[in-house]
Amino acid sequence: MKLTEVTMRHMKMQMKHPFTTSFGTFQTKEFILLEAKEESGKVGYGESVAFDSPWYNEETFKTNWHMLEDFLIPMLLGRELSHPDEVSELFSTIRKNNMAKSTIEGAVWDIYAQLTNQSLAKALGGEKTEIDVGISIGIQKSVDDLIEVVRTHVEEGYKRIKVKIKPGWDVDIMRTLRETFPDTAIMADANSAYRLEDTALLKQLDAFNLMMIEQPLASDDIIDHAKLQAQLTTPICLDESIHSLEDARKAIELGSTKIINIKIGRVGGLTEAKKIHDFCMEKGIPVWCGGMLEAGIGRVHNVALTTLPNFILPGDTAGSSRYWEQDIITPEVTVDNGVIHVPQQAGIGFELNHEAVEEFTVSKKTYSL
Ligand SMILES: O=C(O)CCC(=O)c1ccccc1C(=O)O
Ligand SMILES: [Mg+2]
Repeated sequence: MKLTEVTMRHMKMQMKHPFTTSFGTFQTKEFILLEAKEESGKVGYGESVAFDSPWYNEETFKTNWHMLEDFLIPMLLGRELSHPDEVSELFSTIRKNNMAKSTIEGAVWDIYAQLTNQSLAKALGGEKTEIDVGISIGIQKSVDDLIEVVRTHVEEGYKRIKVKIKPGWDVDIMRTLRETFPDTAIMADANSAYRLEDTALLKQLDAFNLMMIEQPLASDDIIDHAKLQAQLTTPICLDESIHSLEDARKAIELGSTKIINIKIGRVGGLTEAKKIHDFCMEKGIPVWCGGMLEAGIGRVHNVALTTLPNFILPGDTAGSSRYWEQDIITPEVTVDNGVIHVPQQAGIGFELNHEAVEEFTVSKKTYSL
């Protein structure tokens, strides 16, 4: 396998509804869509999940563009690869910038699946043919709005409802949700909005039988999370704090997390995501696939990864229409009563919608040998 040409597109898409977290609101999604050509003529795609502002982590689509253009694409163009696992090994000489690395690594996995004539899910070792899906709901203007949005998605069949919390939008709304939806699987995601001093407040959430609380404390912490977990009955799930298998090992060893949210971009690609999955399975730690408000390519990579056996809990892999009027793939990803049926064709099993891609392209650049 040898890449001969790579094209990066700066994409810009409007979300159907604004999405608000404890750190800010998303309305427009700017990202990189990467197309890699292999010497046989096969084409693979990757999507950068970095946002336009460094709120979730330090990367942005522009830092990703720089890393890809000046370092990562030159490292891969013309280089003979026998397996996609070699990509992360090559990139290990470059620190962090995981979302940039993951963008092109995903395209190499796509090409590898096509060349070996198997679905991306199969190539990763996944066997599920359908996956359970949850949905992540942003902070709303009022409690009534929140209840209506949650009701709509419960009725659509989503298998678990995650709601964003922040100081002032936490214990009361979770209590109301639990009272209104007594039998629904509910969890909260704080995106690092609290500190250890908030333990007494966070302990109040134990009364609501939540599946888990995601990333309550600092994005770079695993020590205080262990102290907090020792005082909570609700399991903590780490998101922002986990960038690698090593991070996962340390957090599990310390007792900082009982569940892990795996995001392909945050951990530097599918190879590392799979390693974390395998390690967690060995340790009896369930995982689920997080989301970054992806367009179609990122979304179908998430779906493929979720077919691995230890993705026991429903992920944030809602259908295309939850985010976009028009996605960039065809068919779009659809959720059928809380389930996505995983395509079995070679590669990602979806085509790019070239018309939509052109419509949302701000600029593009091609790099060749
Ligand atoms: O629906 C999705 O793609 C996941 C939405 C979500 O929760 C999220 C969205 C943007 C940034 C961070 C997060 C998160 O999981 O913390
Ligand atoms: Mg999260």
